Amino acid sequence: MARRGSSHSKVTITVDEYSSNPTQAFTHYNINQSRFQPPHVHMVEPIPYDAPKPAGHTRFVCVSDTHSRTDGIQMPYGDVLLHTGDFTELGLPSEVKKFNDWLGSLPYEYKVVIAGNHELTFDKDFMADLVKQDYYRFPSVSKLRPEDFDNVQSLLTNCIYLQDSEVTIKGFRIYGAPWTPWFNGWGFNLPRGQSLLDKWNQIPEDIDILMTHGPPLGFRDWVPKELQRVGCVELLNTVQRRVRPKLHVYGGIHEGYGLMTDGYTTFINSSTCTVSFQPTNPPIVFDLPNPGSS
Ligand SMILES: Nc1nc2c(ncn2[C@@H]2O[C@H](COP(=O)(O)O)[C@@H](O)[C@H]2O)c(=O)[nH]1
Ligand SMILES: [Mn+2]
Ligand SMILES: [Mn+2]
Repeated sequence: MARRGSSHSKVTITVDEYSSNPTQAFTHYNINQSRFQPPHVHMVEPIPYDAPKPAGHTRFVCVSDTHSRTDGIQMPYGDVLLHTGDFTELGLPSEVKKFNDWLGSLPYEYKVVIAGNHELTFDKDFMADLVKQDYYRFPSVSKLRPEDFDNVQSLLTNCIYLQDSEVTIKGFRIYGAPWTPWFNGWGFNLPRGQSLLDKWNQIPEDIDILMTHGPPLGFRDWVPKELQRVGCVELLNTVQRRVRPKLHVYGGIHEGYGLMTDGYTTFINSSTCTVSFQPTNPPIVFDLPNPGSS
């Protein structure tokens, strides 16, 4: 699961023996390692919007899974907006333009965005396969000409778009990745295990804020209608044993909206839409001390 190399202290994550069954993984690690138990692991109350920002801090505003339903979302004060994917329903260029216009109307100094499984046109491999496979599944996407979506990322002029890449903002190293465990064959879906681990292995150490579309195992990843945990086991091991960011932000599982901590990393599932795709979960704000300030 995690090995420390001999010459340097770099930790290597390997595929977990419970990788393919996150519900079983959760039960096993909870019983045998108390891995998801208090006092370290617990829920966190969100900061009220009117709480003053402490001196020497940056305020992050987290949203996710807005699914082209941004009208009416009340956006709080903050410095940096983080959107962790599913900003559209299908990744149609018209939806991306509308989302970009919304971003342009917001006052934050920086806006950082990743894609989710609904941003089909952002996933080049998915689009290449679409014509060969299930033409009628996404008719409006299949109708697009390559020139309509080849540069779809360039429509996001009002934010920094991350895809297996990082940016440093106000001294914070922020890394973003769109991948989620395979579920119904959407964009950026990969099998659990080595395929996803290969993506997580691209995340550098010393990242302060990790943005993914989906949750890690055990932290706001419960799907009540199926009585299942669906978070990625390799993502959890990568976050807790190798990267150790101060903040891990995601969405993906709309029912998991809320905050938790493991005593070191704060985990925020900021899904704006509920499971019935109503955009009623408020944006979550989080303050972090600026790097280098004491
Ligand atoms: N059992 C699983 N359910 C999942 C998974 N990923 C998503 N979901 C469910 O769908 C909704 C909406 O997700 P979206 O990507 O279509 O916006 C989510 O809230 C879950 O209820 C999964 O991997 N396994
Ligand atoms: Mn979603
Ligand atoms: Mn999603």
